[in-house]
Amino acid sequence: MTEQDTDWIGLMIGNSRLHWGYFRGQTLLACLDTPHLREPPSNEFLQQIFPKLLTNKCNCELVVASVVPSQKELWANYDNLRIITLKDIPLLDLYPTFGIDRALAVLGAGKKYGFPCLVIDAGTALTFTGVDGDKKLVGGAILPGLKVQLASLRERTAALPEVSLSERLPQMWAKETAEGIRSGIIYTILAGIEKFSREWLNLYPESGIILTGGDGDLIRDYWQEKAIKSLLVDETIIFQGIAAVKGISSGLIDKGEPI
Ligand SMILES: Nc1ncnc2c1ncn2[C@@H]1O[C@H](COP(=O)(O)OP(=O)(O)O)[C@@H](O)[C@H]1O
Ligand SMILES: CC(C)(COP(=O)(O)O)[C@@H](O)C(=O)NCCC(=O)O
Ligand SMILES: [K+]
Repeated sequence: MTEQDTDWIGLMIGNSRLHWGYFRGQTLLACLDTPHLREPPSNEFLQQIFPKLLTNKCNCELVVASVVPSQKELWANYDNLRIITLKDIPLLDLYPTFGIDRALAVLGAGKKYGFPCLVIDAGTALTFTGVDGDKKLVGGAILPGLKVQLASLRERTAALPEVSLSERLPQMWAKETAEGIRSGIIYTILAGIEKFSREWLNLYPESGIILTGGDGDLIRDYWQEKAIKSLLVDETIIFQGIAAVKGISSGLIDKGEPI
């Protein structure tokens, strides 16, 4: 069996969830999200994640990237493990504490849509990550994600309740507490996305802007309701990034070659 048709699993450990991708060679066959683990996984665990694809008990390679050290450590005894670190990422000017999820997402987005590239990841945190046409990190920004913003108001105030988000845009000028919270959080996030996108396009007019992360679809729907130019949502860019790193290490992709 060649590298091109070997099955393997990519795992991105985020702060809220585990993001799984099942690959054959460089092709992503399936992806899904699960909660964090509470204990080290059993031998059958991976089969339970991909029961249709992983039919026999095989120790297929697990390629892991993580921004949560305690969750990564639970995999220490898996015998066919590869950990991706910033050293594996073929992008320039990364700083030492840069999040590996941001690096992989922008690598994957650039591989799929071209560089320069701006990624907006609406996950636990909401991040902006921009890379130029020479694959140099231009920089980015980090703010609390939708759920974290909602939770922090409830946790740090006496009177504000737990609020869930509706599928439709809230009233901007709310006359009710829950709607006021929804309005404040959603409209400032949309304004932030608009501002960062505009600034980015001033620098790189031809760049793609890719939205990803657990709240990506929701934000795209709000965005469309405001009738602003469409935002491209892609939940698979993180896996395109993992596949690029794996392809380089197995010689399928040359590190100097355009990815
Ligand atoms: N089933 C779910 N479980 C947890 N979060 C979810 C779920 N579906 C959507 N979300 C949203 O996803 C966001 C987290 O995004 P995600 O990309 O999973 O985070 P991370 O990559 O940081 O683990 C939360 O703000 C939450 O609103
Ligand atoms: C910013 C993040 C917390 C985002 O994590 P996520 O919301 O995707 O779970 C993560 O990328 C991280 O820990 N970054 C390190 C700091 C940095 O990127 O500058
Ligand atoms: K993420």
